[in-house]
Parts: sequence; C-alpha cells; structure tokens
Amino acid sequence: MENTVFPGIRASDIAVRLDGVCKQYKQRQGRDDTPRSWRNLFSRQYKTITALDNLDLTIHRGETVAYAGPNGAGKSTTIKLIAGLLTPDSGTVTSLGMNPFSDRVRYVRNIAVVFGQRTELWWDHPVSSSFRWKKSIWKIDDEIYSRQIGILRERFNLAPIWNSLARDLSLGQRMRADLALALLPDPQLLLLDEPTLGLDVEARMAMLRYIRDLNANTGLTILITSHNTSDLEELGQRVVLVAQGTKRFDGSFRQLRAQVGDVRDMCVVTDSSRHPQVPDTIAYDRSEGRAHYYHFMADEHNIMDIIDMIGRQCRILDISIERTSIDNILTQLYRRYNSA
Ligand SMILES: Nc1ncnc2c1ncn2[C@@H]1O[C@H](COP(=O)(O)OP(=O)(O)OP(=O)(O)O)[C@@H](O)[C@H]1O
Repeated sequence: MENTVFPGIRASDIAVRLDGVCKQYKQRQGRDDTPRSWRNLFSRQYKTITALDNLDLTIHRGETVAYAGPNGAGKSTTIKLIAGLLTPDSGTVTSLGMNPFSDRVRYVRNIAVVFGQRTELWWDHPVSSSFRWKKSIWKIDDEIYSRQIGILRERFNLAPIWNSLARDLSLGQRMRADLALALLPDPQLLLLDEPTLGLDVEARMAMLRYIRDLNANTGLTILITSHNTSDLEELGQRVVLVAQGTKRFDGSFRQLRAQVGDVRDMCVVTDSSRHPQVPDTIAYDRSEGRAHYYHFMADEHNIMDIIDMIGRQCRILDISIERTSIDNILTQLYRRYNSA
C-alpha cells in the first residue's frame, strides 16, 4: 500500500516538500571609515542573516504555486534549495522523491530552473546551437530530442528566432528561448525565479500565457516567484507568502484578499482640485489635479451614500470604483508582518 502523508494525499502526489528548513548566511561586513586599513584584512567581521526560519512547504504534482514576499524574504534561497544549489542548515528538502543536493546528478535531469536575470543560451551563437549543445551535454537520445524540439519550437514559437544569435534577441525572445531550453529534457518540475523581470507589457503577457498553457497542457509542476504580484495572481491557483524567512500565508488568492477584507479603490474626478470630504472610515490617498483617490472597505459603506455626499460638495465629472490590486493587498500585509 502506498504511503499516506496527510489524509487523502499520497506520497506520490507530492512533488516538493520542505520540513522545518532553516538557512543562514554569513555576510562579510566592511568598514567605511578605514577603507585601506590593514585591520580589514586581519579582523574580518561577519553578520549572520537568517534567510529561512523553520519553513514548511508542500507542493503537489501538477500544481502552479506562486511564491511571493518582500525583498529579502527568502524566496530565491528556497528556489536554490529545491534546485539543489544549496543545502539547508537544518530541516529536510525532498523533491520528486529525491534529496536535491545528494541525488543531484539524477535529480537535475528532472527539473528545470529559469532565473529571470540569467541565461543558459550561448551568447554569440544561434539559438539552435544552445539546444544542440544541451542535447550533447545531457546525452539526450536522438528520438527524444527530435520529439522535444518539435513540441518546443511550436509551443514557444521558436522558428522566427531559431537561427538568430542569442545576443541579438529582445529580452522577451531571450526569456522564451531560455524557458524552452530549460524544458528540453522534459522535466517534471519547473522553478521560475522572476521570469517576467524587465519585460514590457506585451512580452510579459506572452510569457504568462506560455507558462499557463504549459501547466494546462502538460501538468508540469511549477513554482514561480515574481515581484509583479498581479502576474502571480494570473498564474497561481495557490499563493504562498513568506516574510523574514517564515511562511505567513498559504492558500488561494481569494483567501489572501479576504485577509484584509474587500478593499475598493475609488477615483472621483470633480470640477475642483480640492478633494471632497468623506467619512473618516474612508482613506483619502491623493489628488492628481481634479482626480481624487480614496480607499474604503466595501462591506462597511453604501457606495450610493458616498457618491451622494461628494455630489453635495462639488460637481462629479467621472467616477470609478474597483477592487483593489493584489499589490495593494500585499503591501498592507507586509506592513502588518513588519509591525508584528
Ligand atoms: N549568498 C548570500 N550571502 C549572504 N547573504 C545572502 C546570500 N543570499 C541571500 N542572502 C541574504 O538572505 C536573505 C534572503 O535572501 P533571498 O535572496 O533568498 O530573498 P528574496 O526573497 O529572494 O529577495 P529578493 O526579492 O530581494 O530577491 C537576504 O537578507 C539576503 O541578503
């Protein structure tokens, strides 16, 4: 009989599991006041940074998990641990039934890691050379290679850039080729660290579409980090929030929004640059000319009453009320975590 991990979940359903993972770094400290001091050479000072503090994380096969958190929260460290590039100081990391570090040779054939700021492509060579190079280094069988190239060229629209030098590609094209190259060995797990970093809106939307289709069509397990949280909301069925190396939230985006309530953003354009007065429970944000911005909790106010109150002070030329962005929700939550 198969091992059960939690009621209703079999061990084989789990792609990645981190149990009580701690990771610290030693950061060398410099001295500004005595830059050339001999003392710097002989008495180096180090500061210990806790990047991950007792982190538990379970990712099921076929899931796309969005991994979010403020700067320095420990996201990249988590990705590096799952990729087998680092080992934990304590706790365990198990991925695809293996220890990513000690089973590295066997393990790396089953995962793809894409870092937004780095490329695996040969810079001065055509894109196709990088694929052939990977085939030979990874000793990929001819038949599997042809099948994979066929699928990847079509899925990522590689034909127009196949013979272009990597250094001549736009950032969006480069990311597309890098993602395809990472998927050449047909991995079971994809780790994406900031895959949309620096992309313009069009390239970003295209990249999100590729990732979404990939999960829908292949059932690949995906863990993705991004500073652009609206990207994560587009992709992740599930979001995990980390802050100061600790998991703060694990659930759906709907549940995440419910953490701060149903916040609405309102913009009222009036005939005056003076912002209209509203009840204290409505937060005035800013004015840009005659456009005035507010936030309020939908369940605490009657929208018609607010409009009525503003209309008695000035002429309303335009008004828009929408659900607040996921970025605003996260900003509020990060503030809460920092002050806790
Ligand atoms: N190689 C390293 N040496 C020393 N300290 C490190 C190293 N890598 C990360 N850190 C520190 O560990 C903490 C977590 O870093 P990490 O890069 O995992 O966070 P992150 O959530 O990915 O941050 P960001 O969103 O800014 O990329 C930070 O305080 C960082 O300064």
